Formats: sequence, structure tokens, C-alpha cells
Amino acid sequence: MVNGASTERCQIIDDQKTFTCELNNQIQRWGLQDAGFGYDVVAVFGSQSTGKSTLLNRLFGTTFDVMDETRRQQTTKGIWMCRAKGMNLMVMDVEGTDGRERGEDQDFERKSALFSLASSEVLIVNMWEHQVGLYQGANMSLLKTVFEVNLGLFGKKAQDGATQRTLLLFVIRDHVGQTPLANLQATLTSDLLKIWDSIAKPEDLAHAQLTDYFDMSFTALSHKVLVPDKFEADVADLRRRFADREREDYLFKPAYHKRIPADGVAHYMEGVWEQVQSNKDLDLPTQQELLAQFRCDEIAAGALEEFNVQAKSQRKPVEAGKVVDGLGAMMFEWKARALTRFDKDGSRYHQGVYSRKRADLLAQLDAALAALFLGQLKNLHKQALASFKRELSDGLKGEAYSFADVVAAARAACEKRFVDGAEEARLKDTDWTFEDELTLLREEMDAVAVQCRSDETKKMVNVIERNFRKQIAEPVEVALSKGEPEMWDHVLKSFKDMLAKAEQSYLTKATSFNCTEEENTAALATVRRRAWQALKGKVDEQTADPAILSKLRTNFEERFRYDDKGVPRVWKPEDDIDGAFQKARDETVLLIPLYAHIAPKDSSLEFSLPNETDLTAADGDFDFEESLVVFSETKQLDLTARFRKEADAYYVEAKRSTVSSVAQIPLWMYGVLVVLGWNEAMTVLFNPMLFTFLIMAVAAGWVVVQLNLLGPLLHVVRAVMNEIQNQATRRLREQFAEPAAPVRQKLHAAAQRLEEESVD
Ligand SMILES: Nc1nc2c(ncn2[C@@H]2O[C@H](COP(=O)(O)OP(=O)(O)OP(=O)(O)O)[C@@H](O)[C@H]2O)c(=O)[nH]1
Repeated sequence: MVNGASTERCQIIDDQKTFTCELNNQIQRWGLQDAGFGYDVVAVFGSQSTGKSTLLNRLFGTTFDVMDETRRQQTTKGIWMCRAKGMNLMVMDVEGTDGRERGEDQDFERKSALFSLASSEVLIVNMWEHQVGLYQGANMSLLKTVFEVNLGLFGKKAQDGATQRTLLLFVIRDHVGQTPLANLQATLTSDLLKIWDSIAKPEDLAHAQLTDYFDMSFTALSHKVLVPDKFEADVADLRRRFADREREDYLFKPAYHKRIPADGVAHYMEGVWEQVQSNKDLDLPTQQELLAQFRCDEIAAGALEEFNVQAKSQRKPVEAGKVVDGLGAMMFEWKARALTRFDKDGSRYHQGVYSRKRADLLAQLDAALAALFLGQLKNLHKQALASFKRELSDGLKGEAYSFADVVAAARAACEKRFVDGAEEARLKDTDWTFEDELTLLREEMDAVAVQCRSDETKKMVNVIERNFRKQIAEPVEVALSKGEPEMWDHVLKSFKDMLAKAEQSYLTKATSFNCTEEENTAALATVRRRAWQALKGKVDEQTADPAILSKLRTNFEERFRYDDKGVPRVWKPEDDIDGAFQKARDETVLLIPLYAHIAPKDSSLEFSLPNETDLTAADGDFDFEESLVVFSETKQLDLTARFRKEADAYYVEAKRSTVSSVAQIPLWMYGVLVVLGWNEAMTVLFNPMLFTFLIMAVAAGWVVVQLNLLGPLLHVVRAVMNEIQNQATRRLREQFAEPAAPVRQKLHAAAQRLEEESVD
């Protein structure tokens, strides 16, 4: 047999007694990885070259190497494994015993037998018919050792009290039929019982029976060479006993199964082999626990890896502050998927270990998800607070709103959104809560509402002040322009009426704000003070220098220039201008002290502002008593002086108007003019040409005036006059310049002559 690896079979333990690490992959290639408990293992035990590989190949369609007929030499070395054709069955071909190649070293035989027993459900004990009854030939000595060691192995009862059973299937080869199978069976059974009795048993298992641990079955196969057809038929029948679950003599009974899931077989066998190798007593429960730990860790790691990939996809947005829709559903799915994956493969292993590892995995999953949950809560909190602010500012637009209703609606909506989101993200099977976050959110929303209320109150006070300022302007202007003794009464009455309305409008609105008594008191104080300041502002504007002087002037004019009936006076020389002037001036001057203090005649109309201590800093310092003074004493004197000067001008003007009327041309002068100019007028009227000229001049004048051409005409006339003047000047210069030229020439010639004479 050649030790070459192939895809079909796999050497799990080589002749150097090393376990291969390829088995797991091979099981995958055989397609048995996910078989769970739905697979079986069978091994063969027997002397070398007794047709073991041949039998396995025929029975299970495996591809184990078979010895070449011509060379009787050991072919199977170590232990090989192959998947049976058409069955979920792993078949182990074990190196034959009594091997000449290994001499007297029975160590490997003992180990491989132990390993086969610990791993397989059915152990085929293969022997020639003639070996039956022979102690050495039938490997009875080896079986004795195996039984002994196995008592330690199988003797330990499982937690449920059951023992691990294995079927020993004795296959007698080359059965010629001379000795019936029943006889051979009886011989073998008695030999086995003898061996069992002779082995050294632990004290607590002194009465243990062979049948407590092993089931035995016997079958004979006809001679392969002498009666090949019969041999084939026997093999086929035996094959059916392995394959057909319906048969009564079906060999793979559930009791024989080692309860190792297919995906853990490789690891389990490796562990068993290590223990066999280290010559320790095999402790299968411990082995199974170790295997369970190893496999559960592996399965959990696989599940966790997939889970982490899924969780990572949402970690970034959550960390970036985004609220991930449907995060709870996703987390539930990832978690369920990881647990299902773990349960599917892990639940087949040792239950204690499985439960422990499942709890570990669950804790890891929950820890990873809790971070996402907390992140989502934080983001929901932020989002809820932001939308609360937004909804408040949207709801508080316009005039017709109830602050309390807007706040309550926004608060309920945002809280609901937060709770819904948090509830969605919370995994029901955890003890996660979001109460603290909700409490915090409520507190923050309250703080925002309080701040908003304060802002709104301020805004409202500002609006009231603005309206007040607009409304108070007219009554103040009207009252102050008259300058009557009761003007301050009118001003303060209007002021008080308007202030009452303003306070009422504040209180109406404030009710919906749920403002506290202190807040209302403070706001009303501010309203009163601002209203007073608005009034004072208007008064100041109306009593500024030009305005007050204009008012005094108007007042004076009314007294001086109009008579008692309001008719304008035309001063005559005989009128008492001085008396009227003095009276009007003095009466007007008396108005200055009236304007100087805001003081009503009716004391019930007096207004005062208490000394407010709770006014905000923005309102600044304010002295009410000082605000009642419009003009100081000095200012009054100044105004009086300035007014007097202006009044004097009126006096002078009045005086002048009488002088100009005195300087008028007397009427008789017009009579003299008519008499003296009578002849000239008659000449023009009765001369047709002059009269025509007169008519034309009048008509031209009328047209010029009608067409508004007087300006351009004057312009043209002026230009023509200038030109005439220029021309005249030029002509005159020329006239005087011409006679001077010959004189200059004569003078020039005389001068030349004189020069020449002096040279001579
Ligand atoms: N007489 C007889 N010969 C057989 C039978 N089965 C197989 N042989 C022959 O016995 C020889 C050994 O066969 P193998 O199947 O290689 O035997 P083996 O027990 O696997 O041998 P090792 O792996 O070396 O231990 C071969 O030449 C087979 O043809 C049988 O039922 N009767």
C-alpha cells in the first residue's frame, strides 16, 4: 500500500505516531462538517494482511490500499480514514496487529486499538476462521490489555448514569462452513469472558460485566477466493446491516454514538490520540469538555467576527452623532444571528461548557451593543432637545399663541420621539434603561422653556413699550402745543389710560406663560418704567429748544397778532402796541414755568414710580423725581431771554408796519398824475399808429408772460445789450487810434535824424 495522500482518504496517524492536522479540512471536503450528530464512525481491528482493507473497500466503497497478491507485506501503516460511499460514515483502517515490521513492539497496536475504541461506534474485529480459539492469533492478549485500559475509559459513568457502549463486530473470514458460526461465536464469547474475568478491575468496578460496556455481534464471510460469489453476497448483506436503519440487526445503534458533533471530530480525535500517546488513562468526559471548550470558543469567535462586521457598519454613524433608524431591530437581528450560529454548532457539545460559553458570548454581544445603545440614546437626546427648541421657536411665531400650550405640545412630542427611539433601540432581553437620560432631557427642556419664557417676556415688554411709544406721541404733542394750565393733566390722563391698557395686555399674555408672581411683578415694573421713559422721551422731544421756542412763539403770536376774536390785527398808529405787546409777552413767559415741571393740577392724576430694586441692569439708572423736571431754573431763564429777543422782533415789525402805512402816497397825488398826464394819454389813444403799437406791445407782453418767456427774453436782451456795448467800444477805439499813427512815424524819423547828427 502506498502512503500517498489523496482527496478520498486521509492518513490521520502516520507510522511515526503523529496525528495529522489535515483531518478537519478533509472532513470538510467529505461534506460532513455540518452533519452534526448525523454521521457514524467505524474502525477495523485485526492481524496484518487478514483482508481488512479489502473488506472495508467492499463494504463501504472506500479506497484504502490493498496488498499486492504477490508480496505478502504490510501495507496499511498508521491509521487511515475515508468517507464511505453514499453514507455519512467515516471509516478507519487501522494498521494490522502482530506486525512483523514492528517486531515485538506492541505499543502502537495497543494505542491504535484504544484510539479506535474511543473514537468509533463499531469496532470490526477481523480474523480468519482458523484464528478462532488461538490466544495470540486472535489478538486475545491485546484485547485483554485494551479491555483493562478501557475499563478506566468507559468505566466512568456519564452524568446521567449511562455508560459509553461500543459494538464489537467479529467478522470471521474465509468461513468454509465446517464449523457453524454459532460454535465459533460460542468459542469467541467464552474466550472474551475469560479475558474479562482475568483483567484487573478497579475496586468500584469489580463486578462490572463485559456486556455493561460492549455489545458483541458475530458474522462470517465465505472464502473470497474459493467462493467469490458467496463472498460478495455475504459482504453485500453485511453492508446492508450498516446502511439500512430499518433492519432489526442495524449495527449503528444510537447508544454507540460518541456524541461528538462532526465539526469537532478532528479536534476530539487529536485530543484522544494525545492522551493515548502520553500514556495517560483516557478520560473521555474531560476530553469532551476540553473539546467543547475549544470548539465553543472557535464557534463563538466566528459568530462574534460576523457580528462585529455588522455592528461596525452602524458604529460610525452613531459615533458621528447620527440617529440610526431601526437600530434596535438591527441589533436584535445581529445578536439573534450570532446566538443562533453559536447555538447551531455549539449546543451539540458538552452542555455545561456550552452554557458557560454562551453566557460569555452573550455578555460580549451585549457589551458591544450597549455602547451602540448609549450612543443612540445620546444622539436621540441631542435630537430631541434640538427639535424642542425648533418647535418652540416655530410655535411662538405670530401673536395668537399660548406659551404654555406651545411648550407642553413641543415637550410631549419631543419626549415621545425620544422614548419611542430609545424603546426601539433597547433590547428587550437586557436590563438596559434610559430613565436617567430621559430625566436629564426633561430637565434640559425645562431649562430651555424657562429661558424661552424669559426671552418671550422681554420681547413682549419691548412690543408693549414700542406700541406705547407710538400711542403716547399724539396726546403729548396735542397737549403740549396748547400750553394750557391743564396740559399736564391731559398728558398724564392719557398716559395712565394707556399704561392701564399696556399692563392688562401684559397680564393677559403672561397668564399663558405660567409666569410666577415675582416674574409678573418685575415685568410690570419694567413696563411702567419703560412707559414713563417713553412719555418723558416724547416730552423732551416736544420741549427741545427749537420746539419749545416755536411753541412760545406761536403762543405769543396768537396773543399779539390776533385779536380776541382770532382776527389778524392791522396796527394803526393810534393802537396801543406797547401795551398789547407787554401783555402777550408776559403771559407767554409765564408758560415757561408751566412747561418746566410735569405737575398736574388734579393731584389724583399724579404718577410716581417706586424705587425698584429688581430692575434689570439693562434698564440702567433712573431717577423718577429728576424725570419730573423738564427745565431747570437756569434753562428757564435762558429760554425766557431767548424768547424775549424773538418777541422784540415782533414788536419792531409791528411798529414798522405802522410807519410804512404812514409813508403811503396820498390819494390826491393820483389825481395830480391824471391831470398832468391827460394830454399824453389822449395823444396815444387817438393816434392810430401809437395806439396800434400800444396794443401790440400789450399783446406781446401778454404772450411773453403766458408762455413764461420773460426769463429767456431778458437773457436775450441782456446778450444783445452786451454785444452793442462791445461793438461800440471797438469802434471808438479804432476811431481814436488812426490819427495817432502818422504822428508816431514822424516822431520816429526825427529821432533817427538826431542820432545820425550826433554820430557825425
Ligand atoms: N483468502 C482470502 N484472501 C483475502 C481475503 N480478502 C483479502 N484477501 C487477500 O489478502 C491479502 C491482504 O489483503 P489486505 O486487504 O491488504 O489485508 P490487510 O489486512 O488490509 O493488510 P494490512 O493492511 O497489511 O494489514 C490480499 O492479497 C487480498 O487479496 C479473503 O477474504 N480471503
